[in-house]
Amino acid sequence: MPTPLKIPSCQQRHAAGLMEDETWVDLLKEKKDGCDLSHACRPFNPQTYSGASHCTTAELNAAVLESHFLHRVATEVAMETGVTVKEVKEEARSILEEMSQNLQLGFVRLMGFVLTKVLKRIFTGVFFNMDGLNTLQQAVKENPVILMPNHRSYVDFLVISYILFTYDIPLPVIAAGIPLAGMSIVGEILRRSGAFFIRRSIGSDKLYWAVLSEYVRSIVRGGFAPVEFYVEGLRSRTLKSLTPKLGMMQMVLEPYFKSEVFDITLVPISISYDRVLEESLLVHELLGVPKPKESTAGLLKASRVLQEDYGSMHVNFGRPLSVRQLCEGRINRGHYNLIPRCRTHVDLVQSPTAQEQACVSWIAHRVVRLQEQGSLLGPWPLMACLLLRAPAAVLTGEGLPWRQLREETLWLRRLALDFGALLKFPGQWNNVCCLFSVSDLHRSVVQRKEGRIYLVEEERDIPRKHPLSPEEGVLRTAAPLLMLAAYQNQCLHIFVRPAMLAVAARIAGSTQRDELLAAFCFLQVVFSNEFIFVPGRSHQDFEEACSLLEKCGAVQADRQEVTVAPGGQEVFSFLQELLQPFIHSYQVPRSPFQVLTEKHFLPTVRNKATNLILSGDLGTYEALSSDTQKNALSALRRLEAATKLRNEYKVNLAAVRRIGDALCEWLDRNTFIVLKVLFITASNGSLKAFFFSSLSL
Ligand SMILES: CCCCCCCCCCCCCCCC(=O)SCCNC(=O)CCNC(=O)[C@H](O)C(C)(C)COP(=O)(O)OP(=O)(O)OC[C@H]1O[C@@H](n2cnc3c(N)ncnc32)[C@H](O)[C@@H]1OP(=O)(O)O
Ligand SMILES: O=C(CO)COP(=O)(O)O
Repeated sequence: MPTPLKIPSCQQRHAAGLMEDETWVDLLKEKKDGCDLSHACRPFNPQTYSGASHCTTAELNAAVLESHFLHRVATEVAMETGVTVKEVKEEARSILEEMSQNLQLGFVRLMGFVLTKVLKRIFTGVFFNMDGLNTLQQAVKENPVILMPNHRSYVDFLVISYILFTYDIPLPVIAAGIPLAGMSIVGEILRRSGAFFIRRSIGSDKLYWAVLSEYVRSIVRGGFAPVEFYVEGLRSRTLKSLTPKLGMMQMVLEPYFKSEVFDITLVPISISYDRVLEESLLVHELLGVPKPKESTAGLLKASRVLQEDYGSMHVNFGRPLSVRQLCEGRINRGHYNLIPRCRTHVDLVQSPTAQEQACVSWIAHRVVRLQEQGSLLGPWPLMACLLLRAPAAVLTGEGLPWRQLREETLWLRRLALDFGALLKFPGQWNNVCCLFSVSDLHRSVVQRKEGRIYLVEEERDIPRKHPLSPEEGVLRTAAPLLMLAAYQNQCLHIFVRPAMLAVAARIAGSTQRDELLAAFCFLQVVFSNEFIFVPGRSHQDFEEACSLLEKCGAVQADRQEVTVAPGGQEVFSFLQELLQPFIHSYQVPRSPFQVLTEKHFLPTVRNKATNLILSGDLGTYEALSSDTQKNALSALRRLEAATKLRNEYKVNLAAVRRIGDALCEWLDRNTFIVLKVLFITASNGSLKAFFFSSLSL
């Protein structure tokens, strides 16, 4: 058996829903010298859900197509579109063919064989928590189980199935984006390894929603296999958790809402990487380079990633959550219970109630938050935080002294521990060799020379015919900086609540609790796409921030006031600086946009941000990131200051005034804060463009 590895502090384990005596097992340890083929051919005898009846792929598909629900929807669609029900049902059949999984053990073994070789090559260790896995093993016998991992890499779903296969746990069927199905041969292998394929933007396609939701509900109801889906909807390019998508979440919970199952178990899974395989590609996407189309040829070309070292990865199976318990007091299932319990009625087409929608959103956010809390952090995310505090010019020019970085990392480690981070630092980590090995692992981002650490600039050694334009120069610096920012983001969830309190203190210019709370809540609204806040928990988040800051001695708090403690300013400044790039990025160019169409939004803002960086008016490269720009736009729409009309964004003047008035209260009280609301009148006099607010600290 692989040797278990103990991880630190039980207090942190509780925060992440980890169990007592958590042990980490290295999946690769035995396989390093073992036979890959014998692992792939191992006997596989999982114990399945006790209530499940065996069902083949064909039987499952037939049940979906013959369901009363689909018949009702097909009839409605036929009436709405003027075609026959038979034709609509034919379309439903082809949707299902495109979608459905066809899990076969032979293909899983084939994948297992290849995967063992790949994992051994690129990772020094693939760790998982054995206790979490044992609990999962038990849970799959008792209720339908939904696996909900965070999503940072294509490796995520491969490793989860690999672990379950290795430990005799039923293999999941996995919601996958449809482009993967289009990869020749590979798409079919994935389908036969458990992937079912869903279109990316379903929009208002009623028939598609009906087929997909009936398909997913049938699997959950029948408990044929655990369902795995990525609630964030895609790999996070910023390595920060993404706002959950609610479509699949709604579908997997519905059988419980409709009392078709007694309970459903949700298992949050946190996957953390020392180094992410796709780090460079994902950052370039943030900078506007189109994502390469998923193709088998592309996959083969990308095989050069196998030459690199990616350190280790950790898969943390979180504590299973009972949907029944989560929904207690939130969902009234009474109105379904009033309907006679025969198939015909249970299947009636009913939109989710407002109560259900709120509950779905709450559960989805809660799971993502638990994923964050279960993530393991090594020294590198903390080092990235500290490196990013230095201006880009310092990092590319004179560099930072090693000694300083080491001391500051020690300081930040203590703070992160106080804030409940799950840290995994190598034994002798502050030994200089250990720090060197961390930076060597990230040589695509930093390099060290003569006691200093520098940012790597892209394509430094590539001979060029023409000198770089200033704009190209900005992008060249931006790529490694955004990578560094992404690694910093891995630990941001630890600091974000205290950091928001530190910023709120600055905005409110007061030590009164109620004023701080108001400013804190305002910041939560503005940044609710950047960071995960569970709906309805603002007050608890605020209290949590106060108590964490109290714990590390940065503030003194009583019922009325929260004041910075003597000696707390260092922590406060660090936390304020942590949020500064986000605050600066939510800043708009002053020159007027003539038209703000959806298509032009990202390139226009990116160009403007590039110019601001060049002129020295903007110090943060994160403003170039398309994710940040989209989040800022969402914030404006949420604040009802910008609305989308077809493919154009329009300003709501009344909302702008309202927000402006509200912001002015703070403005008057604190001269350090400048809140600008810029809205631009197009030449025809109608308000056409856009506004942004910026907080300059
Ligand atoms: C031994 C080794 C083994 C190895 C073995 C390897 C195994 C290898 C397997 C490979 C496996 C790959 C795995 C890849 C992993 C991914 O590919 S991750 C990407 C795919 N997965 C996901 O995206 C899951 C999460 N996404 C969702 O849940 C999304 O909601 C959906 C379902 C995809 C839909 O997305 P969307 O169209 O963007 O919709 P969304 O924004 O959620 O909602 C749009 C609107 O529809 C409305 N709506 C929601 N639900 C409904 C409904 N039921 N009816 C009507 N309208 C609805 C919404 O209210 C919303 O309305 P508005 O608010 O816009 O007015
Ligand atoms: O999530 C996916 C498969 O893992 C595909 O989506 P992205 O490539 O956009 O991350």
